[in-house]
Order: sequence, then structure tokens, then C-alpha cells
Amino acid sequence: MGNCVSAEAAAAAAASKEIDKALKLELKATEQNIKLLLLGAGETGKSTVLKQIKLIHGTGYVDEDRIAYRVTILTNIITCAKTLLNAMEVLKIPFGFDPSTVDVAQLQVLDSMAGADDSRSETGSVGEGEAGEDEPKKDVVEGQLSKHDDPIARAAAQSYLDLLNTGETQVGPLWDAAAIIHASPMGFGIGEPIPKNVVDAIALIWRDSGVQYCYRRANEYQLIDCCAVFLNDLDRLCHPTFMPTDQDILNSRVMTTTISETKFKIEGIIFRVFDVGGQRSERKKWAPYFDDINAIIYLVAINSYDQICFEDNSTNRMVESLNLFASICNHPMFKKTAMIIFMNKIDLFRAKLETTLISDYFPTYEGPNDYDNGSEYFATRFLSLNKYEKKIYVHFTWATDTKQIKTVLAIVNQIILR
Ligand SMILES: Nc1nc2c(ncn2[C@@H]2O[C@H](COP(=O)(O)OP(=O)(O)OP(=O)(O)O)[C@@H](O)[C@H]2O)c(=O)[nH]1
Ligand SMILES: [Mg+2]
Repeated sequence: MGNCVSAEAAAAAAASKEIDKALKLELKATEQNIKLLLLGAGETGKSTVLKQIKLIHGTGYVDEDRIAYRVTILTNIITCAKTLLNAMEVLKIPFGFDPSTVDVAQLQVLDSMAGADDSRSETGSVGEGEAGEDEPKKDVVEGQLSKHDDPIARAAAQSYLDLLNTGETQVGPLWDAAAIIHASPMGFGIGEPIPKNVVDAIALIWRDSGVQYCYRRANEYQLIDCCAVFLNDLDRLCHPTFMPTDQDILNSRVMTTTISETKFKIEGIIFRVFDVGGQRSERKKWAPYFDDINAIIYLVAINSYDQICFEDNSTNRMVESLNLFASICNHPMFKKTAMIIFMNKIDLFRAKLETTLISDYFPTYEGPNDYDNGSEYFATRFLSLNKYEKKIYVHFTWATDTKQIKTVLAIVNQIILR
């Protein structure tokens, strides 16, 4: 009996030891599992960051992936060409229009002779109203273009209407090219090239000065960010033997519609990275993934300060990003979650600052229209939404640049594992 009791006790003790061991292992396992959520509004670069993590910490892309991405890239090219042609009609820009030939001073003289006139809303341009560029921006609503006249947009629309009246539109090689592009199907099968006549048509319209001017006004409609990078490289991308490089894959665009989980092992720790769709219709799928999140990377497209949302064609994208961040950052479930903001697309932000005033869209901005001041202003706007006063880290990123992202991700890992 005595022996029996001690055997039972020994068995119990052994069992308890086993449980302790299992618990310890479990604890260790959870400690070594980092759940990382990529959040942000649509087209801010979440999937691009995931692609970079795959390239830097994963196994990269195999031929099968590249063949699939080839289809994506060809579809992106057709989408861009069709979008530009539609925008030419909506904004009323004729082929061959060259903004450098517009005599703005002469237009202003003619205007003053004819009396104040604002025909922007009729001529297909955004904005309405009469305030001149030098006048105070009293009536500016944050995120909306201040009410000022754009004589070049007006001149473009006038010559478009003049051509329409003379019946001289719709003839010539550019119109033939446009017809070919309009008739081209959107999708391609695996291994199927874009037909040569369609490639030539896209190359022709892309070289046109009117189309280039229309491209510069891309904030007035929805155009994917890889447009110029792809249309400038048509010969290579549309070659029948083309296989996408890592950089082509990073530049390509597919809207995310299902939440994906990808696992990576970094220095012995398993990272489970969740990539979600950022468009409004996708956000209702997010909540079930909010449990036990260790860290959030919140993506902002810092170049989007003059752009409108894909979803409603009216809300400013930066305003949308700010509102969404306010709800994520102050969400009770994320009180203890490490929060890192990627102010992304800094390359496009730098380029945009050359032509577009931040204060035209964000009237509270009074600084110079340069990278340092502008980026600090937008970062501060996001940080000031933090109600819990928890630490939020900010990085300025160029998600399509592997070298830059590699450095940023190394710092992010340190933050998360701290
Ligand atoms: N030039 C440039 N392009 C970028 C950058 N980050 C992302 N892009 C491009 O922006 C487009 C949209 O990026 P995605 O990663 O698909 O955006 P997303 O946030 O996943 O979008 P949703 O899935 O709709 O939520 C792609 O064509 C990317 O190549 C950047 O820093 N610079
Ligand atoms: Mg995505």
C-alpha cells in the first residue's frame, strides 16, 4: 500500500512535472510567435511591404510566381492606358495639347476684358469658385482643392471643345491607337502576350504631350502608381519572353480582397504577418484578426495629400488615412500593441512637392513646400491622434526599394522584440 501511495504520488509528481514542462514550452512558443498586422487604407503599400518581407526574410519568388505576376503586369499596363484615355475625355484634354505653349498672361488679360469667369467646373477640372492663387485660402476645406482657377486646364478644355466643334477630333493615328486600346481585352492568359498592335498603340499615346499633361493631373482621377514606371518600359515588359524581376513584382498592383497570413522565421522567432485589404469594403473583415496582436505596421501614402479615395471619388486620401488611424490607434484592443507608422511612398512625395502645394489641400500647413517640413507635418498630424499617449514609432519609407526597406525592417524587428 505504502509503496502504492508513493508510486501514485510519484506518478502525480511526474505528471505535474510534465504539465509544467508543457506549459513552459507553450509559453516559450507564444513568446517566439509574433503576430504582426499590416493595416492602412487602400493602395498605401501594405502588400508591397509583405512582398519585401518575402524577398528579405522568405524564399523569394519562384518561376511559377513570376509567370503569374507577368499576367498582373500586362493587365496593369492595359488598365493604365484605358484609364488615361478615359481621363482625357473627362478632363477634356485633346491629343497634342502642350501646356508649355499656353500664354497664361494673355489668357488673364482676355479674362479681365470678358469679366470674371470661372469655367473650371464646366471644363472638366476639379474645384469650383473664383479665388485667385494669391488670395487667402479662407474657404478651403481640409483635403479639398482650394478654389482657384487653373488657366492651363481651361485652355486645354477650350481647345478640346474647339476641335469637337470643327469635327476634327477622332481622326489620325492617335485616334486609331485609342480605338485599338479601347477594344483591347483587360485580361490575359498565362504566357499570352499583349498583341503588337496594342503595344504600339499604347507607346504612341503615351508619347503624346496631351496624354503626358493628363498624366500630370492624375490626382483628379484614379490611376495606379506604377503607370509611368510600366509605360516607360513597354519594350521589355511586353516582349513575348518577358519574365518579371523582383522589382517588377514590387511595382505591380493587385487590390487585396482576402486576408492572408504569411509566416517567416527571423533570428529564431516566428513572425506571422497578416496582410489585409485596405479599401473600405475590405475593412469589415479586419476585426476577427485583432486578437493577440503584438505589433501593427500602419501604412500611410504620404504622397496622397492631393488625391481622392478610390471608393467615393471625393474624400481626400490623407484625410481618410488620418480618420482610419484615429480608430486603430485608440482601439481598446491595441492599448498594449506596438504601433509603427510607415509614412510610405516618399519617392512619389518628393516628386509631387515639385508641383503641388501642401497648403492647397491642408490649409493649416504654413511651412515651406519641402520634404523635411512637409513630412514632419504629416507625421505630427498622425501622432497627435494618439489618445492613450502610448509610444508610436514613425518611419519614412519607400516600399518598392528593397535596400531602404531592409534597413527599416531591421529597426522594426528591434522595436517589436523589445
Ligand atoms: N513609387 C512607389 N510605389 C509604391 C510604394 N509603395 C507601394 N507602391 C505601389 O503602390 C501600389 C499599391 O501598393 P499595394 O501594396 O498594392 O497597396 P495596398 O495597401 O496593399 O492596397 P490594398 O490591397 O488595396 O489595401 C503598387 O503598385 C505598389 O508598387 C512606394 O513607396 N513608392
Ligand atoms: Mg494589398
